[in-house]
Amino acid sequence: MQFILGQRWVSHTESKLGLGIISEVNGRRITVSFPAVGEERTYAADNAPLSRLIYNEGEQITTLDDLKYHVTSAEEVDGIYIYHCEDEEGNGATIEELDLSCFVQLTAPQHRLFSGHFDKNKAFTLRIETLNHIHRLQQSSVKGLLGARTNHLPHQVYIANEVAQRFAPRVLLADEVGLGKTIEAGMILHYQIHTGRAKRALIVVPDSLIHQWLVEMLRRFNLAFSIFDQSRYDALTQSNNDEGDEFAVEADTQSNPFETEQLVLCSLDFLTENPAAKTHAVEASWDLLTVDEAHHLHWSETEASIEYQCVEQLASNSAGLLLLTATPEQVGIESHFARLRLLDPSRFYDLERFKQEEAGYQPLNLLVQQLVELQSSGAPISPELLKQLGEFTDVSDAQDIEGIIARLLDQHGTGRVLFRNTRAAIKGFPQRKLSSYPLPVPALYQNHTTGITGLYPEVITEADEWIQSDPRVSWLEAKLKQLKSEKVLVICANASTAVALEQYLQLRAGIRSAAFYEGLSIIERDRASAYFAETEGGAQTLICSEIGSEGRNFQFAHHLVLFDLPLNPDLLEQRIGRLDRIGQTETIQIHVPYLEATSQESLFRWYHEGINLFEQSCSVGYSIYEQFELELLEQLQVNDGQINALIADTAAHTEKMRQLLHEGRDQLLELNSCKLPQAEAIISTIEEEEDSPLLEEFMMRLFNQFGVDQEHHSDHAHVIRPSDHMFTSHFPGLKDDGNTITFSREKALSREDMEFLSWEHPMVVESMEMVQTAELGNATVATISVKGLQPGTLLLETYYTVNCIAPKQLQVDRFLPITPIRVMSDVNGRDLGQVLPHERLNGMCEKVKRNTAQAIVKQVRHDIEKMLTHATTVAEQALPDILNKANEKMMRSLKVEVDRLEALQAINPAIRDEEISFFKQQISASADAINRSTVQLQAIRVVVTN
Ligand SMILES: Nc1ncnc2c1ncn2[C@@H]1O[C@H](COP(=O)(O)OP(=O)(O)OP(=O)(O)O)[C@@H](O)[C@H]1O
Repeated sequence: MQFILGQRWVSHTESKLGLGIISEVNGRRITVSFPAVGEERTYAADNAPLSRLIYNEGEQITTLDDLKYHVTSAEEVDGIYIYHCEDEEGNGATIEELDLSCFVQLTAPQHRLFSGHFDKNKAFTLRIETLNHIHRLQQSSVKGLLGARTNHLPHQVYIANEVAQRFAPRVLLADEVGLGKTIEAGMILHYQIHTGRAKRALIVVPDSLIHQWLVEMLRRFNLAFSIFDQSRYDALTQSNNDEGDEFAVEADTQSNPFETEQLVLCSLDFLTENPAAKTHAVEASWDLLTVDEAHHLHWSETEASIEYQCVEQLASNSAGLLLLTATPEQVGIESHFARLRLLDPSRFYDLERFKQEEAGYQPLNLLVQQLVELQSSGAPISPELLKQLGEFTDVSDAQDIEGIIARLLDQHGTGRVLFRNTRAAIKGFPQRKLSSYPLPVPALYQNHTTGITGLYPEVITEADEWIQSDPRVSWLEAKLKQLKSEKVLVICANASTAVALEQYLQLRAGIRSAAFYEGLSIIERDRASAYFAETEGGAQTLICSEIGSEGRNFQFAHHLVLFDLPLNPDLLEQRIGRLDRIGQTETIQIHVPYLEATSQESLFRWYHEGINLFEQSCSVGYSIYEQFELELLEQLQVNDGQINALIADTAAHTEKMRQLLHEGRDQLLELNSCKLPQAEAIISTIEEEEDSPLLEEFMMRLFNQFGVDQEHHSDHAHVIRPSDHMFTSHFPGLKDDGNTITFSREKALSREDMEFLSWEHPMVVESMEMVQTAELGNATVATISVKGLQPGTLLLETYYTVNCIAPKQLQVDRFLPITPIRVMSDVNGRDLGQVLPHERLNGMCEKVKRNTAQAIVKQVRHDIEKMLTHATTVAEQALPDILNKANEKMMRSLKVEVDRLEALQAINPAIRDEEISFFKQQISASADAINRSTVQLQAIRVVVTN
């Protein structure tokens, strides 16, 4: 293929892009702009899924100004076509291909039919089957939720379904540690990208989690993110500079490395340490920004951390935002409020007001509970309750209890933006068992037994010395030897402690170990944790500094040693969460060695007896800590054994807080974070779709049709390979050396090497698009024998789809699916749709030799043209009804957003009018696009009786 600027090409894989223009040819890469949808694509020149659009004599073309002409002749000048044309009045015109409309009809079955390019009947039926599947899937209630290589867990599926359907969702995913926030974010990303709601996504995570995120997104959701780090950024900026020396400076400022990829993964440190990269990342603007471990974003009324400021800038230039943290209040209510403000500045605009609201959740919860009960009993709301509710929200429709609950949660709780599931609500998690080991203080530490120093005395001591005399070291060595066949995760607060410990265990005690700390590069850290994960010959223990306490998956281990304790309950929860997470199969053994009669013992007792934090997770650990911080620090400092009173106070306060939370905020959150019956209904629909044999059968037919070789592997699993009789040079996702695929999620969960093919796997999606967009099966001829019909009777079966070309961000297909319209008639325009349904006709059709078929078509061309005109009229008659329904659906969906913002604006003047008018514009732009839709002929089958 030779690409020249200004040529017009059509995408095989993305039919909705319209007619593209080659806008850049750069060595082995070409860029095509698609003005109809305002998008651009860059392809490798030798493998671009594109077809050149060239018109022949007699064909109709449409110009940019929507003028129509017939081509009288065409010539190619320097690789660009020039069409000599006439309009209906016979006026001549010369039109360059650059002036062609971007909204052209791209497939022309009738052209192929009349020029003798037929397909076999099988290809025709495959085409119709494909159209029907696309239509069915566009309307599926579980669209976007299929195809994740995960177990179906109700709390995750519920959140994904709830959040992903929103336009540009902005939420805080705050499930307790290890309940699968990464998976929830992946499900939301998959949904948004699959449905076209998002195209550009940026994920920002701590350095140590880059690899884990990369793997989870690819392995579970087929989302291939590109890692951006300093070296990649430098290479991209450098290559910009190298492109044409004289423009070097200009190129550097003009082209943005973050715009070279759609799905980008990078670390927060990389952005905060490199202002130029941060500016580029912000300017690149994203449809969906995801920030993991968002508790690092500190903010107070007087000071915002550099991390907060960075995410604030990114968030203000991103349509959607997912913030993830298991410990939303880790650094206090101010930061929690500030993160909510990032999500919805109009809803969270005043800290004081937010604090008051938090305090008032109890009465609100009582009201919501009453409504929930009424909802299940079916009883109406009493006038008295209605009056109370009226003080909180609009209750004009007292029948709509669900609507009232939703409004209460939206307008008064953090419900709409904050999702938090707890172990208590989910159940099925293993137990945590604590073992503590009081040890004598060595002489070396005699002067370091109190305060913070007493917690980490080794830090101020030479490694050689403390390793020798700290009894925790010999205890650890003995414990590891005792647990010889078990994996043991060890966490300590400081990197220097981790390094010294690991060296000792490895070199002196002969224990297979690895260290994981901030001084290692990302690759070294990944290598260390992979070594720990290996079942045979891997490390028995991984010694982590505090960075290992975040985000990582170590649930294959069942023993956790807390070599010291952090001075923050949320950090302690994070540490335990490495093992206490989905996938943990056994009771978690938590081992805590401490030095007797030192601040270590006091802190251990305070956590254990005051908050019971080792054996039970506690969502308000940090606020309890804040409450007792000064007293606790004092006790640690004096360390005179008088901590009992503080422990008793803490325990009483913890109990009260747990109770309050249970009655107030947590219940509201839980109510909002997982509605079990809905989640179960969604899961059962997903599983019905997965259990159906339709996909496997369909894909097998598709592989056959395209010449992809298949070999049975095992139940619902196959090996597919390119063959030397391939129908196209490019079959989506097919590797040169083949792929092992399975249609069973169960199998895919246990077999990493297999690709899990679902209706939403890129191979399936793109090959269906390829069928829809390309010509395959769009024209065929067949014969049938029907009693009562004269031999030689001509019948025509046509399929039309509704063609709506609109910018992708409007996502019009959620309201207006392609809607195949079948018209089956004879020469007299008699409707035979009922008498000869498609499936029945398929069974009756017999092959016709190509020569015979060409002769038939030539002979009856005039009749076919007449029948086609009639069929188009019939299809067009069906259109207004379809468009009306689409408009109604669109109005219903977008109007809810307008109403919600208007209701919020009534109590919150910070909501800007522009926010409301944004949705109003969406309504009018969508209506315009819907009303401009036309019917598009997709396939013709000429049938002759014999
Ligand atoms: N639905 C699922 N099916 C299979 N595995 C899952 C599922 N959900 C989560 N997991 C696994 O459970 C572990 C915890 O999930 P994830 O990392 O998403 O939790 P998290 O809430 O982000 O944790 P943290 O709070 O530590 O950041 C991971 O190993 C993940 O792969």
